[in-house]
Amino acid sequence: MSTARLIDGKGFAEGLRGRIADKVRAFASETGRVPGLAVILVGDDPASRVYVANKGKQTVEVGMASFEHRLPADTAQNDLIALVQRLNADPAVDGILCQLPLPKHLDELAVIAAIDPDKDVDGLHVVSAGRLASGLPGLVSCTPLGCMMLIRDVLGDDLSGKSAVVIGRSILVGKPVAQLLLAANCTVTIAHSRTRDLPSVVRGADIVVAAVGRPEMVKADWIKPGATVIDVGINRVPAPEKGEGKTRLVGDVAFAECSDVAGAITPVPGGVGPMTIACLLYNTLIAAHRREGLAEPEGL
Ligand SMILES: Nc1nc(=O)c2c([nH]1)NC[C@@H]1CN(c3ccc(C(=O)N[C@@H](CCC(=O)O)C(=O)O)cc3)C=[N+]21
Repeated sequence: MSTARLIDGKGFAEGLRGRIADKVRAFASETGRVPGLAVILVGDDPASRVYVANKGKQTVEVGMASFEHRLPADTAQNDLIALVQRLNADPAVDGILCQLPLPKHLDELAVIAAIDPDKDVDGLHVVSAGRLASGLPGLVSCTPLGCMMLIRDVLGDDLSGKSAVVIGRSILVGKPVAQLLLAANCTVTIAHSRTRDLPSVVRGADIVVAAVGRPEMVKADWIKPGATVIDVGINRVPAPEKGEGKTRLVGDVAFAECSDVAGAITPVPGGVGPMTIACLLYNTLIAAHRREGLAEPEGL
């Protein structure tokens, strides 16, 4: 029987967007402008198109300005960098996001490196990573930020002394979420594909963050009873029970069985995913306040 609290990321993200909308109104009356988010999409991958359209819609819903730049799949590196530089210089733009992955002929690292770190709302620039590791104010990637908000919603603000295991060491999620847990005074273990006896490592954790991209890898007997389980994985797998050629989304955690052991757990979909876009808006709001020299909004 499922005993875990279901962590409603979708609902939390909706609430967060409502609070952001209030802060956007206050920002507008203070500065006479609204925060602006520029999103660059190169090529026409259908999944990326849907995702970028969704971001644009939510940006406008919270009262921010959305600037979408769609470039053809054969865009030259120079032209893409030139666009980033124009957005860096544009005073109406507080945040810049270049949708990844880029077409193969483009150099992702060079494009990210061209973004002004103070507008790096994806938190992917090496300066953003360095600021996070050094404990300096900066912008933190959206998915890790969303994970922390959900963890604090379950466990409260004081995570001091908790044991946290992060499975995965990517630049996008694993490393930054580990940094944030460390900054919150957790004892952090970063596990990965070479970790020996992963189940027993995970069994020690009060907080588990799974970000490996392997469908339903984390099993019930890995989970310490009562642990908080955050599933970052979004894996599309075949779902023959829904019909020929159909698919469904699953996380990196075997959700049904782990729900019998965990204290709280995020579903997929409806968990961390919706938090990612809400945190993109959160970062844009923060970046706008810093750029205007205003105190950062509190109570979000
Ligand atoms: N520069 C850049 N920054 C990103 O943050 C970035 C990116 N590129 N490229 C693609 C990935 C993917 N990503 C997702 C965000 C939200 C959901 C999300 O909201 N998912 C829903 C379900 C979506 C569905 O049903 O397909 C959920 O989990 O409930 C998914 C995926 C951000 N990404």
